[in-house]
Amino acid sequence: METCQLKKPSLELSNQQIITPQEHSAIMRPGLAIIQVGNNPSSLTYVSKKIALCEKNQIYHELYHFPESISQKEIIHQIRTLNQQGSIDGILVQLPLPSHLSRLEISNEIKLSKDVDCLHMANFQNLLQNGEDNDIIPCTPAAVLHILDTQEIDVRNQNITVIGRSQLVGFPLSVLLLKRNARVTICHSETTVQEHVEKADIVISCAGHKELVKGEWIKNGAKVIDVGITRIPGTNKIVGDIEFNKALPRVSFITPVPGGVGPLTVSMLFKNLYRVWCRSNGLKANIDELDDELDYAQNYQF
Ligand SMILES: Nc1nc(=O)c2c([nH]1)NC[C@@H]1CN(c3ccc(C(=O)N[C@@H](CCC(=O)O)C(=O)O)cc3)C=[N+]21
Repeated sequence: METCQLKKPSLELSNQQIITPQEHSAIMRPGLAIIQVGNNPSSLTYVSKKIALCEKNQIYHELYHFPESISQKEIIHQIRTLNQQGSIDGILVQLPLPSHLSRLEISNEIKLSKDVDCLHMANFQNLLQNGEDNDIIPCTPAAVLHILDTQEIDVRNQNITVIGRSQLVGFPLSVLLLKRNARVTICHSETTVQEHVEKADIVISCAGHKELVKGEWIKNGAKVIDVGITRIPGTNKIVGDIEFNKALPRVSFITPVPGGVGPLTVSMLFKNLYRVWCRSNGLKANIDELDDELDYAQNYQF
C-alpha cells in the first residue's frame, strides 16, 4: 500500500463500506492540479511553494504551466479534462491571469467539487450564505481566520478595518468577519484609509501596496494582520502593506512579511484539498488531526 503522510488523520468510511486494497491505495492520495499561465515572478514563487508542500506530503500533483499566449478555449479544454480525471481531487487556477483571459468564465468551468480555492461563482455564493460552515473557505481568508483563532483574538464588537476588497481576499474575508459579529469597515482605492486605521482595534491590510499603512496611524494596543505582499524590483525582497518597524512599538500583535500570512495560505490550500478529497471518497475529514499533521507553526514566525 502506498504511504502518504496525510494518511495519519483517521479515515472513517462514512457508510462503513468495505473496499478493495486497490481502491484503498487510490483514495490514500489526494491529487492536485495547478494551472499557471505566463511567468509572473510572484506566481512562479507561489506555485513552487505549493509544489514543494505537495512533495513533502506525498500529494499527487500535476502542473500545467501555459505560455502567456494561451487561448481561453485551450484552458477551458484543460479544465474539462481535469474535471473528469479520477486522480485529481482539486483544481487550482493560479491568479492573476493575463488580461485577455476571462477569470470568471475560467473559474466557472471548474467542477464544483474540485474547486479548492472557492473560485467558482456557485461556491462563492455558498460562502456568502454559509460563512465558515461552507465546505470551502478561500485560502487567504482561511489563513487570517486561523491566525485570529490561534491568537485567541475575539472579533465580536471590535472595529476591524479591512483594506482591500478583492474577490479572493478582502471581500470574502470582510463577510466572514461580519458573520463573527465584528464591526467591519472596508477601505479600498477610492476611499481614505488613515481615519479608518486610526479608529481600528484590528487592522487587516490586503492591498498589496508597499507600506501603505503608516505606523503612526495605528492605535496603541491594536492588532495588525498584514496580508499584502509587494516585491521590491530587482531584488528577492518582499514587503507588506504596513510600516512594520514603526508599527511594532504600538501594536499588541502584528504578523510580519515575509513569514506571516503567506506561508499559512499555502497550508490552507492543503486543508481544502484534504476536505474535497475526503468528500469525494466518502471519508470523514478529521481536520484537527490534519492541523497537527500540517504543523503550520513551522512555517510562520510570530
Ligand atoms: N488561485 C489562487 N489562490 C491563491 O491562494 C493565490 C493566488 N491564486 N494568487 C496569488 C495569491 C498569493 N498567495 C500566496 C502564497 C504563498 C505565499 C508565501 O509563501 N509567501 C512567503 C514568501 C514568498 C516569497 O518569498 O516571495 C512569505 O510571505 O513569507 C504568499 C502568497 C496565494 N495566492
